[in-house]
Amino acid sequence: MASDGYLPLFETRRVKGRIFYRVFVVSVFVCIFFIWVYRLCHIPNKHENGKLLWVWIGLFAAELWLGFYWIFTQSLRWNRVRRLTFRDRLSQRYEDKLPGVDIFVCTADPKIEPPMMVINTVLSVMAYDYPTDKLSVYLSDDASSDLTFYALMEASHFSTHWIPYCKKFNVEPRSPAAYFINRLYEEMENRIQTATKLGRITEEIRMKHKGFSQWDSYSSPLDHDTILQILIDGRDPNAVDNERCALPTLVYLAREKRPWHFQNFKAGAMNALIRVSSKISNGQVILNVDCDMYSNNSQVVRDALCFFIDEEKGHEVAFVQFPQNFDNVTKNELYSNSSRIFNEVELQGLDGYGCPLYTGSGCFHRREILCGSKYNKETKIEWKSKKDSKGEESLLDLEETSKALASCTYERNTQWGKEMGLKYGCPAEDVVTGLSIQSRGWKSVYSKPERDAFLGVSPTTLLQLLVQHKRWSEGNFQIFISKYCPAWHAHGKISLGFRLGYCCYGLWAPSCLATLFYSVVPSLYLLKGIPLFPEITSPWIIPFAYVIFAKYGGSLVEFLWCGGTALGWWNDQRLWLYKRTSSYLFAFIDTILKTLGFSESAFVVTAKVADQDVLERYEKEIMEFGDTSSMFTILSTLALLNLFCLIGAVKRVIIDDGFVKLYETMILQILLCSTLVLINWPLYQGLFLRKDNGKMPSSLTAKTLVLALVLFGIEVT
Ligand SMILES: O=c1ccn([C@@H]2O[C@H](COP(=O)(O)OP(=O)(O)O[C@H]3O[C@H](CO)[C@@H](O)[C@H](O)[C@H]3O)[C@@H](O)[C@H]2O)c(=O)[nH]1
Ligand SMILES: [Mn+2]
Repeated sequence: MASDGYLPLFETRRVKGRIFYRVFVVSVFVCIFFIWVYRLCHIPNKHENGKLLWVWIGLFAAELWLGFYWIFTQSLRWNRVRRLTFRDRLSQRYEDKLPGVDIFVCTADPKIEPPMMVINTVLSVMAYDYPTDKLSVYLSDDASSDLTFYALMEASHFSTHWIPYCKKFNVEPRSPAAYFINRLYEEMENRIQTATKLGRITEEIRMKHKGFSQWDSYSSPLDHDTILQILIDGRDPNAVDNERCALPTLVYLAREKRPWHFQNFKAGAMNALIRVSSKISNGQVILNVDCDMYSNNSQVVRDALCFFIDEEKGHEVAFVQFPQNFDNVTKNELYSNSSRIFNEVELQGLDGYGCPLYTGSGCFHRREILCGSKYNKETKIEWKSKKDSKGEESLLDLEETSKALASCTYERNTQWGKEMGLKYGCPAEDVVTGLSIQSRGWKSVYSKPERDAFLGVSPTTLLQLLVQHKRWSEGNFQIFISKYCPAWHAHGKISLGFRLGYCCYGLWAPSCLATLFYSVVPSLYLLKGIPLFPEITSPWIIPFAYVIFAKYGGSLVEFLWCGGTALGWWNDQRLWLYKRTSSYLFAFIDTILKTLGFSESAFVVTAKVADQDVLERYEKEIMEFGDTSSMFTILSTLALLNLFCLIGAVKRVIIDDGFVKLYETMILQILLCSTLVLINWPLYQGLFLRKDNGKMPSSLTAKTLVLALVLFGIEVT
């Protein structure tokens, strides 16, 4: 409580156990330092073995890199905080002055983002516990699909039953599919599914809504006029639910698309939404959710407002990010796809510096700031509970004037995509936009309520996950080498801890090099019988042993602490390796090509549906391959190379050296190589042992066998 008796709307608490943790960190760092010293003190003689000298230099570089990386990861843990909100105080003081909130839902492809899923998300946010006359929901459809439009039209009718029902019985979650299935819902689902299966809208449905006529002049998803339809007009006194309460405004938007116009993916869609909504409802607060991320907690809008409206600190908060949770993660997180550590630890660490990242879905923004305003201590925010009613236009006029705001040419010679709205040109449009807001002096907040705020669909195949991480690591590396990188940008405005912490994400892509080196070279030298690490009797083994033990022990404890399973942790380690040796490698190469002007980065939308047999394997936690992607070629070749090295080493033990000698001189290489083989077990199964459709295609197996044998042959001879 502040001294003048003022009760804040939120509170910030430090996470406990920091002293113990900091001592631990320092002890590990001392040992990392000794590892570097070991490398420098044992440089091999150039004249005896020139190649070994290069290997030594490579190892030193990799260990320097990994050591620094470790420091970056720790700065994300150094200063963690938790936030607590007081919604009751918010209602007591501000219930009749609450600002308008505009919610943007984005979709891009009705095949991999089915209309049924999209409208469940829409319905869940329409039913937030918030005055409905201040709530407006916008669906941006980058596929401009009349099927999605039809589903939204059905949803607008269904909402007249659903919203009062939710409020009366205090339903949670408010996605009808996730909550329960009732007759009305089933009927609506049947109608939508029938249309979706048919793949087009029948004449009978077409007659039901004039909005469909906008598809008359339509030629393809990439070439059409703006399609905009206000399905529920919040200003209309007749727009009420079946209990005669006002309904939230509901708008469908497919921005104009032309083959000659680059559409800027989700950032482009968001900016069109910002403009269109400013005309229609102009809520001071904007929430964006992806079409799969339904609201799982109806109080979240109020939580976010506690941060924005707080009289003491609210004026500096630009955005409030909620965690992205998923309702399709299996018990042991086969693809490490729950973002557990990011949500439970790292974002809290960033929050400690006042700078959690903007990570897209589940983030509330103040409109003004998203549109480019600079921070100024003096300015007080004026929260407006009503839109300034500048002359009430008729619905038709309003639709027409709003349409113009979503045209391709609107942004020409403007600051949109640069100083205004979401930034263009980066596959991580969210992160770069957030960083630029922070560099203008604003703060952000990470809010993680007890009950998960949003639940979405995370990738259900290995390839999808690797492609998603390629996009993220590429985006973050582009940011790292741009002027938005916090490591060198905005001096004086952001803290050192955040600068270091951000490097963790910014340097994902180039960290492929150190990992590749470490997962190949020591194994090959094991095969050759040349030690690269201290012997077991040497005191230099101690720092290595301590770092390995502390790093992996520490991360296991952290993972279990955050509610994961031991097997989940093991899977997480595997994915750590796979991402670094495939996604990050490709992201690294593509970023360099892009910088040199050879390629453009794209946005590959993650599929939210999968075939039945793929899903069955996913639920049984069997890894899905079934594709000839070059990402898999690299992973398999690395796995086979390590297997050959281990077999070679075993042969050497049996035929000549004997176990004791090898064990004494090369314990760490044995450990590293056998761990790599162990962790790659699902790959060997996929390559040689499995028969189902999810195994590696035989052509890929053959190709990687040849590749691995050639590489192996070159080294042996
Ligand atoms: O041209 C496009 C491409 C995508 N999207 C939408 O963008 C959202 C995110 O796409 P998805 O394939 O689900 O990507 P994810 O990797 O799951 O998304 C994370 O990462 C993105 C940035 O890489 C952020 O934009 C997201 O908010 C964040 O949840 C989805 O709703 C899409 O419909 C569009 O609207 N237009
Ligand atoms: Mn997604």
